[in-house]
Amino acid sequence: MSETRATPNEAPLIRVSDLENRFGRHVVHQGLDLALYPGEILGVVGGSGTGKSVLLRSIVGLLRPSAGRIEVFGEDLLSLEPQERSRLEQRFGVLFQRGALFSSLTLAENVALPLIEHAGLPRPEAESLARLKLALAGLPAQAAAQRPTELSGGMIKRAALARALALDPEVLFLDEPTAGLDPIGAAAFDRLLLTLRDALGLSVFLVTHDLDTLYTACDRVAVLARRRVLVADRLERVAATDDAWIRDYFHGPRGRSAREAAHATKES
Ligand SMILES: Nc1ncnc2c1ncn2[C@@H]1O[C@H](COP(=O)(O)OP(=O)(O)OP(=O)(O)O)[C@@H](O)[C@H]1O
Repeated sequence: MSETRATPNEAPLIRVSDLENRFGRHVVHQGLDLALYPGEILGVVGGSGTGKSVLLRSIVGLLRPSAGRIEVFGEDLLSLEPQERSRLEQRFGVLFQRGALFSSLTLAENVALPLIEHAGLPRPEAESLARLKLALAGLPAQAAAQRPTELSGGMIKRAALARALALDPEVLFLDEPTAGLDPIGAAAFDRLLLTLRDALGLSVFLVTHDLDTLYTACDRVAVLARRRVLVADRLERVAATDDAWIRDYFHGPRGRSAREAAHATKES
């Protein structure tokens, strides 16, 4: 296994071992190992179709892997009864690629839904808690009464994040959260993630193509290639790995400019 632990004294919150995912004859993952440690933001990158979303869906329980083991908070996820699984899965917050808010509901109603359905809160309490979550995600108070169609892409992402945070998750899963945002909106979202990690002690599993996000927000980066995690480590070590995809990705023009921008921000 090429994965290297960045925080060697802590037990991982999630450990994926020898994972296999196949669709018919198409093998997406084979012998895949990966861990997520408490309080870290782990960026998951890889070429298109390498199975980043499939990996996320396997961990959050939306897809049953063909083989392997997924330990979550010390429990073997795949051998649990459905009720036990759902108890564990409620400790996750998930933000999918396309946001998935209900367009007929206001933002407060959207965020209140999981609080009513899963936590059993009465509607008024759920909606006032939802307003707090929307504020936590950086939205102004008036956004609570608006519907998704009235909002910019950046505000919708924040609302979807607020919904993912509704049940006070310990681990947040984000599938390309900055896709479709302009660079300023994307940078603001990255800063928000860092704030949430620090303020709430969240651990974050973040699928991304965004090099700026890797440089500014991620504590470690995992690269998916050839059906497994090729390397998972601090960014500078990952970028130094001798592999053609990694070289092209991190040392091409976009990789260079992301690195320079991150250094300039740190120095200013
Ligand atoms: N339900 C499914 N049935 C069949 N094939 C699937 C299914 N879900 C995913 N796949 C296949 O698994 C492979 C990995 O898909 P996945 O969406 O995880 O890739 P990805 O790395 O997230 O890609 P991208 O960066 O383009 O979003 C793809 O070839 C995809 O077609």
